[in-house]
Amino acid sequence: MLELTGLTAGYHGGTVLHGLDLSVPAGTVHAVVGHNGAGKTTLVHTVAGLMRPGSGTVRLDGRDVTGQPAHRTARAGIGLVPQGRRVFANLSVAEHLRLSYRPPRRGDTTRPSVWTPARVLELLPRLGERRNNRGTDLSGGEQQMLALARALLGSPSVLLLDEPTEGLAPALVRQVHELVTTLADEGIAVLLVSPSPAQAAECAHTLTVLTSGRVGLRLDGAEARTDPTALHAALELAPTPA
Ligand SMILES: Nc1ncnc2c1ncn2[C@@H]1O[C@H](COP(=O)(O)OP(=O)(O)OP(=O)(O)O)[C@@H](O)[C@H]1O
Repeated sequence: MLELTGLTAGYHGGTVLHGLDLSVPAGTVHAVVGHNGAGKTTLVHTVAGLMRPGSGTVRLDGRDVTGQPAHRTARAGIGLVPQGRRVFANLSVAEHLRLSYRPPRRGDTTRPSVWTPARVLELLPRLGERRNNRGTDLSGGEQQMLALARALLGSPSVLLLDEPTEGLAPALVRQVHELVTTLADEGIAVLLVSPSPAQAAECAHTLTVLTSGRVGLRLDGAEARTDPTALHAALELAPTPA
């Protein structure tokens, strides 16, 4: 369970997140949508420990991890799939997997499941076929799978996915959402940042519309799927033609 309370963050004295409350129970997907500049990446970076919050708390299964640096939050069980994937150009898929593998400490029973490179390749067989290819030789979809694989190899309790479907073809977008659902079914708490409310609603249990760093709207995923009117209104989108 990821719990954010009163989270405030920003840059150079300016505030981007204004006292955000948000929770992601284990085994669920909480999607955060919002326009460019709403603060979605700032939120992810603050939770992952890449930025320090001005105030508020970040709790992982009840443990306070607020303001801890990224290597500590990763060790505590927060996995990050960053926007833009950030795979290493000159490392092969196999090298990425080997270097990213961080089994939980002995006796740590908090993780929903333990991910080894072999298990990750069962979930993402395409990476096995490309195991000797370098980062730059991979397609966008393959790079996205590799970024996800790297995060899974820390056996996370929480996964932060920052626009994982950016630039992917519709069939791959569906595949990413199916993977997200599979991972939540495993017991992982997934925070999914998406620029597309329709895509996010496909797999989210809960949706938050972030509006200038505040909760503009929060609604149930099933509600958003059956009647997206409120979601569209919060994002000031034109209704989709019937
Ligand atoms: N490194 C930075 N230094 C200063 N301001 C920043 C920095 N990164 C982001 N900002 C500003 O913070 C605000 C929120 O940006 P953020 O990247 O969190 O938004 P976002 O919702 O993720 O948008 P996008 O969909 O474009 O990625 C924007 O006004 C942005 O210009």
